[in-house]
Amino acid sequence: MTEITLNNITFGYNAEMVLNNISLTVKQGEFVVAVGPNGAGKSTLLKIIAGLIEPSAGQVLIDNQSIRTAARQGIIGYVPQHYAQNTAAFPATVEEVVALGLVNANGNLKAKGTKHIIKHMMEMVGIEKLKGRRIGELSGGQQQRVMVARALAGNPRLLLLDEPTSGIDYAASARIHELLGQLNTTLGITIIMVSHDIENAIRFAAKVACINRSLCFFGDSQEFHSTHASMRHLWYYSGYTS
Ligand SMILES: Nc1ncnc2c1ncn2[C@@H]1O[C@H](COP(=O)(O)OP(=O)(O)OP(=O)(O)O)[C@@H](O)[C@H]1O
Repeated sequence: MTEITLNNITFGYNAEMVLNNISLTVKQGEFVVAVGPNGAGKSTLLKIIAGLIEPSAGQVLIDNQSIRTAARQGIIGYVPQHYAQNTAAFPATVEEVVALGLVNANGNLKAKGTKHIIKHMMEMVGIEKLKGRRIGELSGGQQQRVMVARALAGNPRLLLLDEPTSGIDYAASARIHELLGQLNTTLGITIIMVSHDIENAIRFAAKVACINRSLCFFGDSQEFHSTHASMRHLWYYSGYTS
């Protein structure tokens, strides 16, 4: 069971207030997509859920435990924004990058049977044929699959992804979203993903958290799609922020 509760999360970088009093609960096995305009605070919120940033006020609870305890237990897999692109020049093979996901917070290998786990994760995301290739030689979509496999290798119960499809084409984005949908249903992993590709995301994510410094909407993705179309239109086609 992995339930994430945000209680009145507030945060600012120096004087700039970025997140204002955000409260929500993500239940075990839910797939939530966080949407909103540029600079709305989505990445910041994801970093707070991952335990990388301390909120100025409020708390994150994972299964009623503090985020620090959850992070120590290694139950969180986090794929940061632009991570694949940033590591592309790293002279490592796909297999080696996935293996990094088995290194725990203390810098030790997390589990026995590592070769088997790495193979299994590569198969799961469909990159086994690429295992000997340098990460920098792959397409953006292939690199993102490697990053998902790396996060999965740590056997997370909660997967956090920050724009995993940024910079890749619509068809590749659709395939990554589909993969995440499959992982969510087959493994029961709770997923929170920031995405600008709402159309693809809501095909697989049952819930939407719409953030614009505060929480504008949290609920069923189809409801968001039908009732908030005009709001989405404003954001994405005129650069509107409130
Ligand atoms: N490390 C930082 N130091 C200072 N300000 C920051 C930092 N990171 C982000 N910000 C600011 O906080 C605000 C929210 O940024 P954040 O990256 O969380 O938004 P976002 O919703 O993820 O945006 P995008 O969709 O463009 O990625 C922005 O105004 C940004 O400039």
